[in-house]
Amino acid sequence: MTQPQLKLGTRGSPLALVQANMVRDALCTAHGWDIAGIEIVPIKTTGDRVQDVALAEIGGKALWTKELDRALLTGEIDFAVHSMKDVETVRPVEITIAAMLPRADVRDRLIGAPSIASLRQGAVIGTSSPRRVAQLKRMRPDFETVLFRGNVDTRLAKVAAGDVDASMLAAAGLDRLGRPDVGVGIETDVMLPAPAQGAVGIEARAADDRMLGWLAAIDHEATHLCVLVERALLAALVADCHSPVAALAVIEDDLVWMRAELFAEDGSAHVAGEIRGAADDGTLAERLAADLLERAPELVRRLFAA
Ligand SMILES: NCc1[nH]cc(CCC(=O)O)c1CC(=O)O
Repeated sequence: MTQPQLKLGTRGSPLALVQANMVRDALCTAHGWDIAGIEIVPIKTTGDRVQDVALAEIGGKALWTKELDRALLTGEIDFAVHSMKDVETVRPVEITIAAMLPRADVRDRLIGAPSIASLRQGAVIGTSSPRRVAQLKRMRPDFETVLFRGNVDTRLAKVAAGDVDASMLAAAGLDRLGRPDVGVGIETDVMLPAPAQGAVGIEARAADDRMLGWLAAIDHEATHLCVLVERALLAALVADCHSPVAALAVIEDDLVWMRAELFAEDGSAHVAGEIRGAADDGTLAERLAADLLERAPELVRRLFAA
C-alpha cells in the first residue's frame, strides 16, 4: 500500500510538539511509513492565548481543544494529539478518542526543594492548579500559593530567580521535554495526580474508519482503560481539569484499582476513597463517585458552586 498523506493537529507549545512527534514516530514505526507522510500542524488554542488569567477563572469550556476540534471537523487535519489531562470529559459526538500512548510517570514533581517537609514556614509555591494548591495546603496550611503560568522554562526560571520557594509540575511533561533531572517526584500516596495525568491521547473523526484503524495499532490498552475510568469519575463528579480532584487508576492483578480524592480549594477539607473491580465493570467510576459524594456532601456543594 502506498503511504497516506496525513495531517496531525497539535498545540504549538514545546511539550505539545514533542508529544506530536511521539505520535508520528509511533504511527510510522507501527505501519512502516516514512515520517514525511505525516505533517504536524500546530494550532493555537484559547488556552495558549490567555496567559495572565487563572485558567479556572476564564470559565470557558474546551480551552485546549476547541480549535483542534474545529480543524478535525472541517478536515483541515486528520487526527489530533492532546495531553489527556486537558481534554474535557464531554466531547463532540463526531470526535473519538482513538488511541493513547503508553502512560508516562504519573507523579507530580516538586521543584526548588528536596521535599515538601523541608520547605520553610510560610513558603510560597507557584502553581495554577487548584488541585495542587489544595493538596499542598492540606499538608502544609502555612504555605502561600501564587498563580504560576507559562511554559516549563519560564516556570523553572522563576523558581531559580527566587520569585517563589518552589513549584510543582507533572513529571511526564518534564521528562518529555528532556528534563528528567528537574525536581523530585512526589509519590502518589503523598500527592495523587490529576485524572489522566501523564497520558497522551489521539483523537480522530468518529466516522473516519481508515484513520481509526491506523490509530488502533498504536493504542496502549491499559493506559486507555485506566484513563477512561479516571475521566468517567471526573464526569460523574461533574468536575473538570480545574477542579480540586485527584484520581489514579492502575491495573493490578488484572483488576482496575482506582484511588480518588476531593478537596476544598484551601485544603481545609478532603475526602479520599478507592475501588477495585474487573476491567469490564463499567460501574467503577460511578460507584466511587457516589461513595465520595455521600461521604462529603459539603465538599460536593463547593465543587458544584465553583
Ligand atoms: N495542565 C497543563 C498540563 N497538561 C499536561 C501537562 C503535563 C503532561 C501530562 O500530564 O501528560 C501539563 C503541565 C503540568 O501539569 O505540569
